[in-house]
Order: sequence, then C-alpha cells, then structure tokens
Amino acid sequence: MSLEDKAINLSLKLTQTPLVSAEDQPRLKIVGKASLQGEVKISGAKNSALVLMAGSLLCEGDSQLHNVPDLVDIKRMSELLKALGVKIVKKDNIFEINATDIDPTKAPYDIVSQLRASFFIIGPLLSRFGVVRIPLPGGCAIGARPVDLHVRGLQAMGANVRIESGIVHANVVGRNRRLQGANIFLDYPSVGATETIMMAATLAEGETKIENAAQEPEVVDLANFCCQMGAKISGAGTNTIIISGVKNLYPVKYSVIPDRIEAGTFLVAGAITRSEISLYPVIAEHLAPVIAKLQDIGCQVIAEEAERLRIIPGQLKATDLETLPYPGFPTDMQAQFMALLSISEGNSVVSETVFENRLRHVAELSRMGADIRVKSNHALIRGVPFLSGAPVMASDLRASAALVLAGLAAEGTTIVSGLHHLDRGYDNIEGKLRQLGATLERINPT
Ligand SMILES: CC(=O)N[C@H]1[C@@H](OP(=O)(O)OP(=O)(O)OC[C@H]2O[C@@H](n3ccc(=O)[nH]c3=O)[C@H](O)[C@@H]2O)O[C@H](CO)[C@@H](O)[C@@H]1O
Ligand SMILES: C=C(OP(=O)(O)O)C(=O)O
Repeated sequence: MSLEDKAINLSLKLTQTPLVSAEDQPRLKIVGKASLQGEVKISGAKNSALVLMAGSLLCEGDSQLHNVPDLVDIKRMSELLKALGVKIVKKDNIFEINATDIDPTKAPYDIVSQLRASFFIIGPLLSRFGVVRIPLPGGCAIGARPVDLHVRGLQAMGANVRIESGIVHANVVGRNRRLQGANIFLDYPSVGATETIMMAATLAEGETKIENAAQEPEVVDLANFCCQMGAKISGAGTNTIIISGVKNLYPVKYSVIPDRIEAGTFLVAGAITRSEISLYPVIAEHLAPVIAKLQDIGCQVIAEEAERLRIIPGQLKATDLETLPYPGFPTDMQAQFMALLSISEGNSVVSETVFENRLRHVAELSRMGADIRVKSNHALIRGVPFLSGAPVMASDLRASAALVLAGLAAEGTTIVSGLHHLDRGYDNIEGKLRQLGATLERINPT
C-alpha cells in the first residue's frame, strides 16, 4: 500500500470512527496572538476541481486538469474514478485523466459515503453510458443533504431511477439510451443538482433548460470546461441555464479557478490577527459578499492589481450576516466569520439558511471564551475582548478552519483535533500560515 493510500485509509477510518480520542489523532498546536505578514498563494478551488474531475468522465481520451489542489477530497475522488477504471496520472498540480474504458456501475460505497462530490458522477455516467449504479452519498455533520433534486432532474430527462438498499440504479431505455432534453425548475438552487443536470444534459438529445439554477462560480467553471470540450451551454452564472445536447465531447486542457473559500479564510486570518497580508491569485468578484462583510466589520480589502487582494484590518465591529446561495454570503465562510465576530465589538447575529446543522463550531468557540447563543438556525454573538487558547475539536471542514483562525488570535495555545476535516479542503494550510509568520505545528500520535 502506498503512503498516499495509507493516508486515505487513516482519514476514512477517522471519519467513520468519531470516538477515537483526541490524543490518538494528529492535532494542530497553534501559538496565539499571531502577527502575520507577506503574501499567500491561493490554490485551485476544491469544489471546482472535484466537479471537473466528474466532468472528465464525459469523454474518451486524455483530459488535463491544471491547478488541482492537494487535498484528501481530491485523493478520494481520484480513488473513486480509478475504481471505475479511469486512468489518472498526477504530476504536481496537473491531473491527466483518461476515462476511455470505464464501468459506470463500480462506484464503491466506502468512497462515495465519504465525499459529497462523488455523487456528481451520476450525471456524466448516465448521459454517456445510459446506465449507472452509485451508492447514496449519505448525510454528514452539517445536514442530511438529500439528492432528490439530482434524481428528479435526471428523471425529468427520461431516466428510470430505482433506489434500493442505499444504492441508486439508473438507466435510460430506447432512443439509443440517450437522455432527453427537458425543462427543469429546481425547488432550490442546489449547486450539485445544477452541476449533475448540466453535465447530464451536455450529451442528451435536444435542449435542457434549468430554471432557478445555482449561480456559484464553480457552476460557471464547470460550464466553461464543458463548452471547451464541445458542449453547448449558455446562461451559466445566471438563474437560467440552457444546454443543447451534442453527440460527443472531446478531451481538453483546463485550469481550475482559484479557491474563493480558501481565499476568504485567509482574508479572515488577516482580519482576526489584525495583520496586513495579501493573497494571490484570486478572482475578487467571486469574493464580493465576503469582502462586503469584512468592510462592514471595519477592514479594508483592496485590489492591488489583477488577481491580488490585500486586507488592511481595522477596529473590529459587529455585523449581522445570513448565508445564502451565490451571490449571497457563502455558507462555507460562515464558521470562519463566526470566529471573527466573536472578538468584534458589539452584538452580531449569524443566520445559517443553507444547511440545517452547521453551527456545531459554536460549542468549541465558546470553550475558547466566545459568548454565543444559538436559537434554531441563528447565533447571537456578543463580542468579547479576547479568546483564550484551549483544546478544541473540529466538527466539519469549515469549523476546523474557524478553530485554526480563533487559535491564531487567542491568548495562549490552542490544540485543534479533528484535522481529517481540515485536510479534506485546505491545501497545506499549516505551511501557508507558517510562511506568513504564524507558529503552529502538527503533533502526530505516538
Ligand atoms: C462539493 C461541493 O461543491 N460542495 C459545495 C456544494 O454542496 P452541495 O452541492 O451538496 O450543496 P447544495 O447546493 O446542493 O445544497 C444546498 C441545500 O440544498 C439541499 N438539497 C440539495 C440537493 C438536493 O437534491 N436536495 C436538497 O434538499 C441541501 O441539503 C442543502 O440544504 O454547495 C454547498 C452550498 O454552497 C457548499 O456548502 C458545498 O461546499
Ligand atoms: C461543505 C463543504 O464541502 P462538501 O460539500 O464537499 O462536504 C465545504 O467545502 O465546506
């Protein structure tokens, strides 16, 4: 077993075994009152790279994805594709993906159950082969996360879908096993459902219209990737996407957009430690709701030049925020802002509207001295002058980032466990923070 496989196995084991004690897991020791300076390099977007890997199943031949971040989620997605028969050659941040000879019924439960994005392969596989079998991704710490909108979209396009013993079996009969274009109104602008239907529609017969579509930058990135492969898609980035099906798609070289959530997390690192830092490369427009909130809180965020942002922190003051589908404030930045607001002067209300269980970091921030009360999906935060370092446990990916940020700002030392969450979605966060001047180290179990 390679070292990489061992790391994935350990990570899977940790996710499946929440009762592993903190001392038996790697932990991050963070020295507080950090002062940061310099520039941080932002990696490719996790949520784009994952769906582009799914999208590369749409054609035969060698596709190349550039700027792929180094993350456990990407390793899991690679394992999933390999289980289908996909050949992947990785050179640094470039993935060469060849999905010529693959079996659309071989997705293993062990991987799909660990990774939401793994379910997104259902669209391209069904569209290209007329048949697919895939376990349900299941819920996770932040909510139940059903896939009904994905399934209903595919059914509207003519797929027969049967869910039995936790496995989705779908096929298309007649008409050369091709899905048929359809008008689909999404009850909610789900990112994943929009991506699933969009990929499925690229090879369908006729035109598909997705109304109330998600407008996230990752949806636009996927549309650009598919168009470069020969798909006909218009309207991505608005709430109505139109896809005219084509018979074949072709492999391309494509570069993943910068990760707006990683960038947002570093902007908060600057704000919470009262440090001036810059970030490169970023697409400032993708960060508009995050930048607007940082300005409300008292920080300046300036575009120094194309793709480079600098945060100039100020006196931190309270603000309210509500998570919403793009272009609203992203749910994936809510926990990090909660850490920031916990030491901003005054009272803030944070409302989580996208996921039903995404406030579990409150208990851990409270352990560090934050004054936060939760009522249903709202958190009332009374800003305190400082946080105190403590042992804390991450409950999900962005909660882990929030605890790292809180640890950087706190007085004393913070020990964060539950790092398998952090490793899912942050490419070398320790190295990047260290380069900015933070003192932190990973303690491995003896
Ligand atoms: C891999 C990936 O891209 N993950 C992102 C994606 O997740 P994901 O695509 O799973 O998120 P969705 O936009 O689908 O989910 C939003 C809401 O819709 C609900 N829902 C979704 C699908 C469905 O069939 N039925 C249903 O009820 C979900 O439970 C949730 O409450 O968008 C989320 C919202 O921006 C981000 O937090 C995730 O980081
Ligand atoms: C919720 C997230 O990811 P996923 O959808 O992969 O669980 C996230 O990136 O914060």
